[in-house]
Amino acid sequence: MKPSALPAGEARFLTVEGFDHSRRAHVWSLLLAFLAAGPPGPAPPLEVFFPRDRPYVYLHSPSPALLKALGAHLLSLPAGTLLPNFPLRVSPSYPAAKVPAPPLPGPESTPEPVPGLLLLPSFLRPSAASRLLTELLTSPDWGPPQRRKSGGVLRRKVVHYGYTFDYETSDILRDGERHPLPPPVPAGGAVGELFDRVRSEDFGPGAGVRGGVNQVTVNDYPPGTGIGHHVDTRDAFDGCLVSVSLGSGVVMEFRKGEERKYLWLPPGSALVLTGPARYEWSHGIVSRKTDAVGGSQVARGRRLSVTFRTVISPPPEGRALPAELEFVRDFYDSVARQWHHTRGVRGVLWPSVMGFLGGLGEGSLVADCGCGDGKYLAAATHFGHYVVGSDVSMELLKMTLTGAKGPDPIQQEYDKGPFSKHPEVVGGDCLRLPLQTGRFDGAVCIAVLHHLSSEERRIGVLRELCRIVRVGGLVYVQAWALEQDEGSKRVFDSQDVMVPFKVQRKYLEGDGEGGVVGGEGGMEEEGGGFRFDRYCHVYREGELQELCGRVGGIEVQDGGWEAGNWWVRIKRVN
Ligand SMILES: O=C(O)CCC(=O)C(=O)O
Ligand SMILES: [Fe+2]
Repeated sequence: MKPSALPAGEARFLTVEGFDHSRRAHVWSLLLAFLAAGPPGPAPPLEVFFPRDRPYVYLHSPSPALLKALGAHLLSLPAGTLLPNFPLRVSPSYPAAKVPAPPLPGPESTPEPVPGLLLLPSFLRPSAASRLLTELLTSPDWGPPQRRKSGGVLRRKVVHYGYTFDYETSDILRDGERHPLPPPVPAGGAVGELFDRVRSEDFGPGAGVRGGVNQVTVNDYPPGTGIGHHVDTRDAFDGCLVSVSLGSGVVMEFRKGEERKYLWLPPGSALVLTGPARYEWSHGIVSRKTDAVGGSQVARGRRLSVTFRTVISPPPEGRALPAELEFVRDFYDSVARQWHHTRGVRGVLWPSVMGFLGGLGEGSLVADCGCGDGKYLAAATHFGHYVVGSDVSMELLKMTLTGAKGPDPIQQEYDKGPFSKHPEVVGGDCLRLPLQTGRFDGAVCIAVLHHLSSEERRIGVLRELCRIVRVGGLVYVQAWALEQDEGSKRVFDSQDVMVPFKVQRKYLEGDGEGGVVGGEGGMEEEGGGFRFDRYCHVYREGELQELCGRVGGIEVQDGGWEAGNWWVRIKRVN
């Protein structure tokens, strides 16, 4: 993952990662030593900017030569120069390149079309297109300008029907109580007729009949404006998008890695994106005054597009069942302090988890979903990874901030460093992880899946874990086994069980900081302390593999039994 050399080009900024903010002084001394070793005479200016509490630094200089030499020098330093096991990573930022004029496309499609893209050039007759355009331009539904994620407002105007798409969060607003519902998709009129037609038209293999379409977005682009490159939000919309062009035509650009394709969308055309064109290629419209079409430059006029999409309904299992709320969430919130004392502080790390983490390439981005008190955060950083923990119990997450102070040498090393004071942790439910799709190299989910109270929810968690890793990324899942060995203090006589946990009074009341936190789910006073019950579904042999078989797009690579738990290693294959 670590580049051995900077890519060619004149960088304006370098971002350097691979240390933590307690080592700023060391970073300064590295930079000063580098400047002192340079040629005699005044060195070109170098600006150094440490964002607050972040483990990276931005370096800026008007001299590209200085940045290039500095970048090469930093890259040549051995791993561990600033932080044990950590290589320094250097990423250059280049000045925005001038947008090259797109090659002249044919009017209908590129010579090598994007797979999964279908263009129907004369989807609407000119008379139908102009009736639709007039209806939209005079519609009372245009709302105020939309705010975008990066700040500011969109230059194009937008109307949504059916569901509102929120450009700040790149998601659909589903909650009619907090957000005013958008107008329903019009029945009748030119928009309604088009909606009915899109819902009944067969768009061919991969797209089929779009009967489930339930959301319409109308974009009004002033001449010369475009839309930034994007893939329509995967978690909000299904696998087929249909966009009808009105008014002016435009060249749309498609990108996949370094590849570029350009497509002229004539007025009255319908563009259908499925499969790779929908998911693997991004699409966008460059802001420019003219487009190259059929050998000449055509001035861009005002263009409207009407996009039809299907909002994926939130999974029915998205809401926690009462048993899980009381006997899992409240349980962990209530017992967090003693849990930490008997788990994180003891610092017992399972060999199969360590094997998984050690097998990921150094510098991997790893998610620990259901990280609890953060027992494995130290292990992940020990292997040179970047790790983000998430858990539904905020009380357990708070324990990650106190440091585990366990006897495990890896944990102790970690506790000395400032990462333990600033772990990257986030509150979140493992059925809707607040983590980006396809972003992680690996994910672990340890002792979580046995707390989900229905098969749909268990499969939902597996899907979420596979969603956040990239194609080729690996997921490790471990959960309690029905089959316990002879010496185990647990004997399960059924798969759905309540497992008691004893909490001493001092952890609940003790020093004034304690107190019962969160709920008091399932608490009973017992023998000078309290007994809390937690709900568990313990897995029989092969059950994890069966659930994985229903996820799709993944491959179970390995699995086994370890100390009363079943585990599987999964690879995301598409
Ligand atoms: O204007 C278009 O044809 C495409 C609009 C689009 O990509 C979108 O709204 O996601
Ligand atoms: Fe789009």
